[in-house]
Amino acid sequence: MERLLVLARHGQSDWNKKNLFTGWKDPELTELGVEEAQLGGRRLKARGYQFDVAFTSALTRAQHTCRIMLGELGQEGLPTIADAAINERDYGDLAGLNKDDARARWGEEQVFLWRRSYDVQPPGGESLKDTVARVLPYYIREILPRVMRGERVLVAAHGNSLRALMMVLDGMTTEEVSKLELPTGIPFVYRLGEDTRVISKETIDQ
Ligand SMILES: O=C(O)[C@@H](CO)OP(=O)(O)O
Repeated sequence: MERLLVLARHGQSDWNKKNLFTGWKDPELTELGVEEAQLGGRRLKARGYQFDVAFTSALTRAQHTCRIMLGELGQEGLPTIADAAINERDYGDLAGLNKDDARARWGEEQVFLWRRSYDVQPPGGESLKDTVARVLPYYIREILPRVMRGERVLVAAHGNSLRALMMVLDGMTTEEVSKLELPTGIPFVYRLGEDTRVISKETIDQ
């Protein structure tokens, strides 16, 4: 039996383009972001992928990406579950600030720790560790059982909520995950074994 899980970060958002910390704020996709989502969907379609259910976050950019990808796959009406459990990491007080301005104000190293360390929380926000603690139980409770039943699952979510999930799926160390950068709109195809572990991972970038 096939156990298929496809993870995709949303296409470029307006605040990605403007270089602003976004977190739980809710900007739309840019024109480029729409095109990235279309391309991701088309590439999945070209490889013959189809899905039984989709998961997305409570945020517009991920939901829109999900809809666009399903449209390209000819699966517009697919049952889609939207849940804040897979929202972006909450950036707290940094949300809305420019990332270069933040580096000028607090220094390169501090901003790196807020953005890419495992357990340093941005002021008033979530560390990646906190994000793992939010995303992983949802994955285990809602997503994994469907994959294990043979449902083909698409997840359209966010840079850090997916880094949190991939850290666990790929068995990365905190050091390794600090270097993981997820491209926008690119699907990652996972196949799981009977024991729920990852058998293979493929990046669909062409
Ligand atoms: O601003 C954000 O919410 C995220 C993703 O765009 O940024 P970062 O690259 O710092 O994790």
